[in-house]
Amino acid sequence: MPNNTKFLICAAGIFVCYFYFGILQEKITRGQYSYEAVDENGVSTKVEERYTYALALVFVQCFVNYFFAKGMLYVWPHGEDTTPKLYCASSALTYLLAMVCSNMALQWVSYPTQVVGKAGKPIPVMVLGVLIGRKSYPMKKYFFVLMIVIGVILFMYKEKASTKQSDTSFGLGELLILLSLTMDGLTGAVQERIKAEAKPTAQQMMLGMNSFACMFLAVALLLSGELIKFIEFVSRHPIVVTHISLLALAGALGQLFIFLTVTEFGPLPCSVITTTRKFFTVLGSVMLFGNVLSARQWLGAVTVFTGLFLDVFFSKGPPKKK
Ligand SMILES: Nc1ncnc2c1ncn2[C@@H]1O[C@H](COP(=O)(O)OP(=O)(O)O)[C@@H](O)[C@H]1O
Repeated sequence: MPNNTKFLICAAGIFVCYFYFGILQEKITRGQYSYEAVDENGVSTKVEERYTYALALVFVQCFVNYFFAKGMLYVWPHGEDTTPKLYCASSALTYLLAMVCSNMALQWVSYPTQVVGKAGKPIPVMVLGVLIGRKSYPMKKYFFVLMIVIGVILFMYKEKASTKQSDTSFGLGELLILLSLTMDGLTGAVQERIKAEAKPTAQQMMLGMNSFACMFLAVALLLSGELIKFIEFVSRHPIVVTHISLLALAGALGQLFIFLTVTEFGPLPCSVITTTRKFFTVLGSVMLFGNVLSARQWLGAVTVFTGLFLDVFFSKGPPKKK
């Protein structure tokens, strides 16, 4: 299959799966769940609560991802995976910390704020890919990627109508987003090395990373006591099981496309796809609902398209001699 076709299929797969994934993620983590609590005197009161179990949510995702990859390798066996275990373990740790931090951030910041923050992902992936992942890029590539990121953020950033003190200050939520971005960068860097040194297939990389991630998370769930609280929450609100199962399924299929992109094209193109996906989702909804773009959003959209165009056509450096 030609490379361009492969790239477009991967991008389309990521777009579709994570579109659905995003809707469910917002529903689970930002929704209010209410139930009737009965005290010792038999008086019942309505209690509202939020879902706050980031470790458990990520564990379910990694668990389903693991079995998804395992199933595919069972049906279509691949050759031996020679990825050093240390690489698998370290990328699994940073990958799950990235997810846990960005899910935890949602307890303090709104979903759009988190999405805008995480739109910066290609930058740490690129910088740490060079510093740790032994990649190198022509100078103009940095510029094009920066253009895309700035454009996406310009486009999606929303000024608040009423700015409360807590909304403008830099708090725990923002810190968690920064931490998550750093972890994303480290994950990409280790994946660069894995790609260069062991060349596993997408399914093998998916299996390797998720198996370690499951082990780490199982320990964390038990030690933190979150497992019990999560089970109690789920028994109060069984609807969460449906949402989490659908989220995990959409995530697993989406992750297959992610790993196909990472193993075939690298973590940086992958993060550019996932970031522009967020932009296209918002652009799509603006067009669908006939909303008017502000001047800043126009500027953002033009910047994204220019950055993407330049990146696609001009970022190849001079061909490297082996
Ligand atoms: N390089 C990668 N390696 C493994 N999984 C990844 C990678 N990039 C993204 N993912 C998976 O795809 C999910 C969605 O990624 P993305 O769309 O960038 O959103 P987020 O802002 O939550 O990171 C992540 O939570 C992670 O599970």
